[in-house]
Formats: sequence, C-alpha cells, structure tokens
Amino acid sequence: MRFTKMHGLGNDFMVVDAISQPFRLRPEMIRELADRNFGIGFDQLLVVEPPGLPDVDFRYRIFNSDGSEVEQCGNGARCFARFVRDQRLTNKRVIRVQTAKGVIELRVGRDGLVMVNMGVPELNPPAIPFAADRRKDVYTVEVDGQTIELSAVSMGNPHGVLVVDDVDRAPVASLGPKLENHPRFPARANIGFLQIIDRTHARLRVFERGSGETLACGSGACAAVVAGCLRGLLDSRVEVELRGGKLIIEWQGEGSPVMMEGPAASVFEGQIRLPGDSSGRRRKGSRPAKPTS
Ligand SMILES: N[C@@H](CCC[C@H](N)C(=O)O)C(=O)O
Repeated sequence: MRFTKMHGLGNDFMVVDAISQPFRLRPEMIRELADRNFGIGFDQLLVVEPPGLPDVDFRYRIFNSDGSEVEQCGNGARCFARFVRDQRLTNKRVIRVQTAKGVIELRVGRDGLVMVNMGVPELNPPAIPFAADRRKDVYTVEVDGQTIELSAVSMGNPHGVLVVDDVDRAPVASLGPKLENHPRFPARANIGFLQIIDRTHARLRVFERGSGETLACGSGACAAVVAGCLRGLLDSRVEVELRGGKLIIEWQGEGSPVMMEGPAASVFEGQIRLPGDSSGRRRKGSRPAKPTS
C-alpha cells in the first residue's frame, strides 16, 4: 500500500489513496501503523475515496491513532486538499469533499495555503453530544471534586474549550484525558485550553480525542474561536497560535460557518506491505505493517 506522510502545523497524518488501490484496515492495524516506535507514526490516518454523493469531488475518512473513526479534522482537510492535487486526482482549486458529518468546501490558494469552510458550529447540547438540560455558553463540569468551566461546541466533532491564563502551565496532560472521557461527553471529546492574548490573538493547546495532545488541532482552533466569541472575549477574525504554528480563524457569529486558513505539507512518500498482501514476504508471526521505503 502506497501512502504519503503529511502534516498541518505538526499535526501529522498518513494519507492513503483508496481510489487507485484497495484499502481495508482493522482498528488494531491502524494502532500499529500509528505507533511512533514500531510503525509509521501519526496522529490521524486519512483515507481518500470516490464520492458517494452528486456534486462532490471526493469522500475522505478520518481515523484517530487509537483506531476510532471520526467525523471531522481541520488540519487533515487542508492536507487532503494538497494530497489530491499533488497526486493528480484533481486539478481543481475549489474542492468539495464528503466527510462522515457532511460536505465541506476547500479552496487551495496560489500561495499554497488552504482555506476550509468548516461549516456552522453546533451548539445544541444533544447534537454535540454534551449532557446538559439547556444550552449555555459556559457549563460547569465536576472532575475529581473540582468544578471546571467549559464551553461545548461541535465542529462536526465534539469539543470542550476551557479558558486558561497561560497555556504553557495548563494541566493539559492531567485534565485532558479526564475531560475527553467525561460522562457529560458521551462520544468523548477533544479538549482545548485557550489563552486569550487580545481580541484578535489567542494561544491554544488541544488534548485530542483518540490521539492525545497534538501540536495543532484545526477543528479545535475553530471551536476555541467560537467559544471565545460566545464568551465575548474574541473578535470575528483571530490568529490562533498552536504549538506547531498559526491558523487564521473567522466566524461571523451564530448561523455562520467557521472559516479556517493555514498550511499543509508533504513530508515523504512510502510503501508498506500489509498482512495478507500477496506480494508480501513476511514470516508468519512477525510484526506486520513495517514501512518498506
Ligand atoms: N487533528 C484534527 C482533529 C482529529 C479528530 C479528533 N481527534 C476527534 O476525535 O474528533 C483537527 O485538526 O481538527
């Protein structure tokens, strides 16, 4: 199986063209491939498929490094756009792609930056999903006897956003997994720690559902700007600084889509032999899915 290793601000991906080659991976295989010591290593696997709807160019599927399939990935969307053009699967600059949550539109600029229309954020608790009796801009959640304030937003995928004084000192590693798996988020959630610098600048770290802390999370940056706007802390256009670099996020308010602009990079191309691959020379019982180039 041929693949491309890509990243969007250090949030890294294995990207597979499943249009010109067969693709079938079980969750345990994805976990092995995602392993940074024994596999290729990535935060998410992106699989490019033919579209299943009219007026759409492609379908793409997203899998976290724990093997779970998810609905949305902002950095992945930008890498997907670059991938389909680099692989000559399309020469369009405006690409419509179907994800597990709906259709999104991407625009590849001449400067190489990709602008993604990430859709209208969902704030209705059951649709996020988040357990609450009514919609609020800030909820309180109990964790180990501590009361945490957070906003809950779906960008197609669920996010909890906490406002902190300093992202460098935020309890991302300790609180992140507890909130990711909190019973109020029945489908788990990505947890963002947002520091407001001023009304147009913010810093963000995200503990991602199914992948742990990543260097950047595009949908997390969108959710954080939505949360910051709803709380009256941010303007409609914000530069969000993540550990891996910066994104520009724009949101004109309720009912409008969130626009995200940022880079996408290819790192290398490779090929792996999978178990059951007839060209494989793997010994029975040896570890599967090793890179061959
Ligand atoms: N890194 C992504 C988000 C990937 C999916 C996420 N971990 C989830 O489970 O929803 C991004 O850039 O948005």
